Amino acid sequence: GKYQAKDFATQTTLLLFCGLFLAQYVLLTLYRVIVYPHFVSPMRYLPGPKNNWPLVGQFGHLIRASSPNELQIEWGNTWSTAPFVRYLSLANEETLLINTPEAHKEVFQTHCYAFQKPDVLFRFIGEIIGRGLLFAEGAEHKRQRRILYELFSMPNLKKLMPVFQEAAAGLAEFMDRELDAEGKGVIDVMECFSKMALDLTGLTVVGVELENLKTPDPKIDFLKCFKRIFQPSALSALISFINTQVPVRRWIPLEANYGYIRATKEVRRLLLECVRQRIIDIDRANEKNETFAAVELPGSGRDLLTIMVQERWRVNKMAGDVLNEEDIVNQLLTFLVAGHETSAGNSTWAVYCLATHPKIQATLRAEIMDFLEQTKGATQQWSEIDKLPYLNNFCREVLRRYCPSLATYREPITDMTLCGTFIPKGTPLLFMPAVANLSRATWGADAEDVVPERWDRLTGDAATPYAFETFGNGPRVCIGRNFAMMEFKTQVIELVRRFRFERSPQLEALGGAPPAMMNPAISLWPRDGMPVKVVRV
Ligand code: HEM
Repeated sequence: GKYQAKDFATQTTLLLFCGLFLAQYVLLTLYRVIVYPHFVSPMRYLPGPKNNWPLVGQFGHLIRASSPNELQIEWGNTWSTAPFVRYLSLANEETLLINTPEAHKEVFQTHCYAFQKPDVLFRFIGEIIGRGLLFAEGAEHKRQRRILYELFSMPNLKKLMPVFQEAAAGLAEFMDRELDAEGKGVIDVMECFSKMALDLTGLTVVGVELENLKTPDPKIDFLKCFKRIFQPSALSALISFINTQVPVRRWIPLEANYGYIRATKEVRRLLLECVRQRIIDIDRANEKNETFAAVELPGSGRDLLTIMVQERWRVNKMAGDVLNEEDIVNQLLTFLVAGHETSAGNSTWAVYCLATHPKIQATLRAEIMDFLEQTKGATQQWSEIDKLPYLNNFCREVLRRYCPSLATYREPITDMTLCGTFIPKGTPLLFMPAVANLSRATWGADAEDVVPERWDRLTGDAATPYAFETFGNGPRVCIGRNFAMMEFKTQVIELVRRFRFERSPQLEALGGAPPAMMNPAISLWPRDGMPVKVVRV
């Protein structure tokens, strides 16, 4: 009887404890989700949309919008003088949209290192690509940036020019094969460019065709694994999303999840093998003082990996700071991921702009044909291509109007006041390049039109670096921007030289309105592909 009474007391205490714990959790959650954002938060008076859904704020509107940045662009224009626009997200989390050029300057330039990327982002792709440049923070970021600065210098990038040109020719060839006997056809250029992008990026980043990165097991190859990760099944995508909110990846016993984990391991392992072999080859060449051609490097040594390993060797000899093999794999994965989606997006939107703006296409073709006539027989140098004024205007205008990268986040590591706005530590700040790029206050009433000539007469805010945010700004500005511009311009030259682009019946039916966009999405993609009429010239 004595023991029973004791048991009963223990059980009651336990139940009471659990009950109180639960009650406290519920109360705290209610406070955080309902009371704090509406009645307590110092940010509650900031301008922003108020038509919230219960508990999920703007989330419902955002995923039902016709494009993944439509509402944010609208908010930016509605509250055009507000440095930050406040909105409520899932669980009513207060989020600030970085809005004016001045706010972009404060966050990305002046106070760059007072911000970090939220864990949510890391759990989304950082788990796969590791803490390379994209996910390094603070002193580690400065260190990596210092080491990689040289890699993306103009002299190094110029070594890649022949590869960009071969890749652009390959792309045009691929498109050409889709045309009928008369050299015409309606082609989904989005599909065409997406198919090629990873292969082409692989050539410039690793120097090998990624489809050749295979294992002894014929079922496993790099491309299959990479696609499994970046073009996931619906279930796999759902798990990735849940994992950003609650880190459950390791605990989900589903094949979709195991397959994903296996694929990420394989991708890293194959790249690591590739890095080790390249180090052996280059060390051998360097010790014997041989050229790379003599040791037969894949891609004749014209790729970022070779340059990075060469740099590592050189720095190593000087007993300086070096990237180890694991670091190099992280960087390669970062470059592959950052490079291939954006690159396919760029050419898709460029062709769309050309097909829907015949005058722009004619002006651009005239400039390009004239240039090719002048340089006939010789290889075209980057220094000359980069000087073509209309090509430069056109490419920047496409990147402004249809910026392929959609969004990323920052969180302040301490409480701070920016542009007169108090921002508590840990508040998520949303960075959407399109909000700056398409701001009517900055670019004028025709901000959403494609007008390459506007780049010849920039005034006011449009003349500041913070008007064009496609590549970000400040110490974390895209390190691949010159690489991307080289690749983009080379592709535009090749495509315009070989084809004329016209509206397909599907584009005709839109009557000039931009196509519906994929939403939700990680990059800016048309929802129903991009069918364009292509004619060989
Ligand atoms: C048009 C194509 C591209 C666009 C629009 C683009 C856009 C961006 C943006 C907006 C950022 C800043 C992100 C932030 O501040 O959080 C960024 C960073 C970065 N990009 Fe790109 N990118 C492009 C191509 C590339 C390419 C081709 C590479 C590599 C070969 C690359 C590598 C990187 C890396 C490593 C970072 C991180 C830099 C850092 O945090 O220090 N990007 N990119």
